Amino acid sequence: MKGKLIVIEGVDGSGKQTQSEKLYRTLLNKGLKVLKIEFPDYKSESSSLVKMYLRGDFGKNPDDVSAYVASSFFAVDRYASYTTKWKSFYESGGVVIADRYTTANMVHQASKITDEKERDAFLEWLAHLEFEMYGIPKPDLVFFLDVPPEVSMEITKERKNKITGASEKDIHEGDQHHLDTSYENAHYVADKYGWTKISCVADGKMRSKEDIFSDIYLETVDRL
Ligand SMILES: Nc1ncnc2c1ncn2[C@@H]1O[C@H](COP(=O)(O)OP(=O)(O)O)[C@@H](O)[C@H]1O
Ligand SMILES: Cc1cn([C@H]2C[C@H](O)[C@@H](COP(=O)(O)OP(=O)(O)O)O2)c(=O)[nH]c1=O
Repeated sequence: MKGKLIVIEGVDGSGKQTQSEKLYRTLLNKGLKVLKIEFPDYKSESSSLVKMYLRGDFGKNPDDVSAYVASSFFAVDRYASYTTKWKSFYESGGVVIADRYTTANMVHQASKITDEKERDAFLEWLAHLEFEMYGIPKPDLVFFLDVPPEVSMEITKERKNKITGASEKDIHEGDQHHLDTSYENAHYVADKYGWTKISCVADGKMRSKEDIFSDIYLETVDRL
């Protein structure tokens, strides 16, 4: 019996970790068989190439590495996580909550491609790579946490680098052009693939964590 896969997606600092943890705790308290996963899987060796990419070993600008090449690093990391950590849980009917997924490649890598036809071709290639070739499951429900870059940047300003623990930013976070185009492209893919958009900002300010979560929870209950 196939399980359910719920993905929380959004640009850097949009509240994915906060909201995926809340959803996990709430469903656990309701007695559901639930597991939380996150990507990149920084604690696993499978994220080695992702770490090299994000710290700039292949080029200091996100555009130095093509959407195709960079996506393949993240896809391998997901394959390793799926196969070794949650395949059997999912296949026995569990509910899996993912903080980022293939959807992050759709947001952050597709944003490197400006021509719409070429971007669509990339998105098709990506779906084939991750869902067919690597055989990881397709999400049942994707939430896009809509936080414009000017607000998310305020949130991430003081944040430590997740890989090194130091204050330098990864090559995505440190690149204003990448942050802007990723946000714009996130709306494009969210509309194209029917993701559920959650407006996290009202009157220029973040809504409260609880307020945002109530939208996510209502939609989840409706769709589970
Ligand atoms: N609705 C909110 N209002 C204010 N601060 C928030 C909100 N949601 C998350 N945060 C804070 O913003 C920071 C980034 O949140 P996080 O959940 O780690 O985002 P992400 O996983 O998308 O990078 C954290 O310090 C978190 O506590
Ligand atoms: C999981 C994943 C992340 N990314 C990008 C998104 C982020 O800019 C960067 C690092 O991810 P992450 O550490 O989740 O960033 P944050 O916590 O700041 O939201 O990698 C991809 O391009 N593809 C992927 O499949």
